[in-house]
Amino acid sequence: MTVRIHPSILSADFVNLEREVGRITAADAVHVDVMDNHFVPNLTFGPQMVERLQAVSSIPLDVHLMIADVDRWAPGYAELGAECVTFHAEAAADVVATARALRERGSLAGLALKPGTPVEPYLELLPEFDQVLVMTVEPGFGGQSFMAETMPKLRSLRAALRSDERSIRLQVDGGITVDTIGIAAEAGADTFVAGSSVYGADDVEAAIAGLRAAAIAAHAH
Ligand SMILES: O=C(CO)[C@H](O)[C@H](O)COP(=O)(O)O
Ligand SMILES: [Fe+2]
Repeated sequence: MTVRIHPSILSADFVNLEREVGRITAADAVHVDVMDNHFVPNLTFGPQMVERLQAVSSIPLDVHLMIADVDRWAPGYAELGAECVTFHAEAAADVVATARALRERGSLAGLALKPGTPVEPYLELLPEFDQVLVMTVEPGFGGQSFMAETMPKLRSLRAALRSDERSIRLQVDGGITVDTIGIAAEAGADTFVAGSSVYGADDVEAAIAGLRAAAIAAHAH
């Protein structure tokens, strides 16, 4: 299983985002948290910022939409050139139609689940998605503690993937550190978002390397 590390710029310096994205060249993608102060009680930025990040980033964009009425707004983020656009099941009226709209516009389609949202209704829809994001904190803020009680959802997802679906990324987001990443990796995650544990480190590239090594060790276990 290939390990992917996606640092979250939610924990970066918001007035120097071009420079901050340039610091994570060892990462596989940059995780971009879009919040609307409605679906979550916090506000970040919208499509204009994502368009500029796409223009200045040398690594792909992994956009995490924490916004309401996402059926309407998600396709526009795919048109900006993001590699993957992930939207919340709780915010979507029709998850399949929205996933198809993303793929039609050339991006990967991701489905996110809050900690309290069960995975079972979505297991039969996996072929519609390229990534499933199991939130390991309540969405809205960086720097929260990892919720290990979400791990059974990862195990269910990993067990449900058929051989032709193994390329679907199983992503975790929230509280990922060198101490918790192995728990998520052992449960089946292969794509790891890390905000404060990367941007809070003195040596950002060393933090990415440390996370990657810990996840690879857990997969080998
Ligand atoms: O989606 C998010 C919050 O809703 C962020 O991606 C996540 O919280 C990253 O921050 P940290 O690694 O510090 O928990
Ligand atoms: Fe996120």
